[in-house]
Formats: sequence, structure tokens, C-alpha cells
Amino acid sequence: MSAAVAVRGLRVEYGGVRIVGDVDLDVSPGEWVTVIGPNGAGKSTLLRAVAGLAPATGTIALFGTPAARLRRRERARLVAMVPQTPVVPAGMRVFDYTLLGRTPYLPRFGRESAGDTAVVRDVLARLDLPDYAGRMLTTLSGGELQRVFLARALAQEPQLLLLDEPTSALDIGHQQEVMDLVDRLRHDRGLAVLSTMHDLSLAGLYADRIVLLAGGEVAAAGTARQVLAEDTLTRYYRARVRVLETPDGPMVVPARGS
Ligand SMILES: Nc1ncnc2c1ncn2[C@@H]1O[C@H](COP(=O)(O)OP(=O)(O)OP(=O)(O)O)[C@@H](O)[C@H]1O
Repeated sequence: MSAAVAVRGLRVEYGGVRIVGDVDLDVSPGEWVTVIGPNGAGKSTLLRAVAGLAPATGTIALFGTPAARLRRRERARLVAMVPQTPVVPAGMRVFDYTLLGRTPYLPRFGRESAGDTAVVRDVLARLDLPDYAGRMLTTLSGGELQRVFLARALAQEPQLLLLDEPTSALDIGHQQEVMDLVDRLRHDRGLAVLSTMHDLSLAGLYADRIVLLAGGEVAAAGTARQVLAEDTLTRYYRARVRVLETPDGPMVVPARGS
């Protein structure tokens, strides 16, 4: 089976400055890979490059096809991305915004079908948002808005989901709800997930593999137990941390200085 995404020698430069350099990365269908790393490491840039939103050299293959050969519409049926800070269109309601996720499926110059609206209602229900369908985006709280951004991406019914800090605005209950939902989709439908996260414990709870990016390069990769080690985190984050071993895996907590 082809990888959902296979990245080889990926490089992104802005103004002659290398932001991401020579990264190789594979995510299989049904697999969840989370990219961690300090601020400015290049995590968002890497995801944006996979989504076709950042100028990259090297190769990116999506489900066995070079991404450059896919038309926009084909690519949008395969890959959906939730950016860290999406644009909030003014004057738009939650339902219509989520319906934008169905755009790659609509006939040219055609309208959405009953099937499209059913997908939107289902996604809003799964994300605890059914009562928000008629609300203007601009009236939502940060956490509600973050779930609506995910709703739009899920309405796209992608086979590869790119999530840039998907839980940063969520309370712990909604964090678990969102993570559990994505987890179920990858188990039930073989959805491949590539995410970035600053919450290292949460990253370790859900990811099959963790990739630590530093200075645009892969500094470490492996299971949560392999990557979330005190010496590795101290070195790359310049942070004092303790890694506590629990039945659910390693939990990373900050430690006070002496
Ligand atoms: N369009 C751009 N033009 C110039 N520099 C950019 C551009 N986009 C990103 N950068 C720079 O590239 C570096 C990596 O940015 P990126 O957003 O990928 O980091 P990140 O690892 O996601 O960081 P954070 O954890 O803070 O979100 C940063 O130094 C950023 O300032």
C-alpha cells in the first residue's frame, strides 16, 4: 500500500534562508504522526509544504502520486489542513463555513446536495457543535472556533488530515473529545494524520510516532517513549522538564529550577 504522504529531501527557503531542510517523512494510512519542536523549528512550514501552501523543493507523493501532478480539486479530496490561525471570514455562519469543506465535491457551477448537507450536520454533531450551526463565526469563543475549523476539514472527508496545533485553544474535555474523534477516524476509516503539537504529553498519548524538528531538521524520531526523554527535551527546548512514566505512556511536566 502506498504511503498517505511520502516526503523526500523536502526543503523550504524564504528569502534565501533555509526554514526546513532535507526532511524525509512518511505517514501511512491509519497512522498518526505528530511533529514537535520549539517555536520557529519549522513545524507549520513543513505542514504547509505538504498541503501545497509553501514553496518547497524535494518530492512529496500523496497516495503514490507526485503531489505536483494532482489537480487542486483532486488534492483537496485527499488532503485537508487545519492551519494554526485560519482566516475567519466576516459575515459567515458556522453551517455555511463548514459546508465550504464540501467544495471539492460540488459540480462546477452546481449547488450542494442533500448528501453534502448531511455530512456537515454529522460533523457538527460529532464535534459538539449542532446548536452552533446558525451562529456567526465572529461571535464564537476561541475553543468553539477551533472546533469549527476542524469541522470544515472533516467535512472535506480527506484521507490525510494535517492539523497544526489543533487543541491549543481547547479545555481539557474538548481536547480529549477532538483527539478521540480524530483517533476513531483513523482507526475506522484509515485516515492518516500529520499534526503539530506543543502539548507533549497529549502528543505522546495519541501519536504512533513523534518527529522532533529543530532548526528545520529532524533531530529525533520514534515512539513517544523514544523521543520524549528528559535529555532530548532539555537539549532541544532548553527547558527543565520531568518525564513521568505512566500506564498511558510518558507524561512531560515542567520542573522548577533550584
Ligand atoms: N512566509 C515566511 N517568510 C519568512 N519567514 C517565515 C515565513 N514563514 C515562516 N517563517 C519563519 O520560519 C521559521 C519557522 O516558522 P514555523 O511557523 O514553521 O515554525 P513553527 O515550528 O511552526 O513555530 P511555532 O511553534 O512558533 O508555531 C520561523 O523563524 C518563521 O519566522
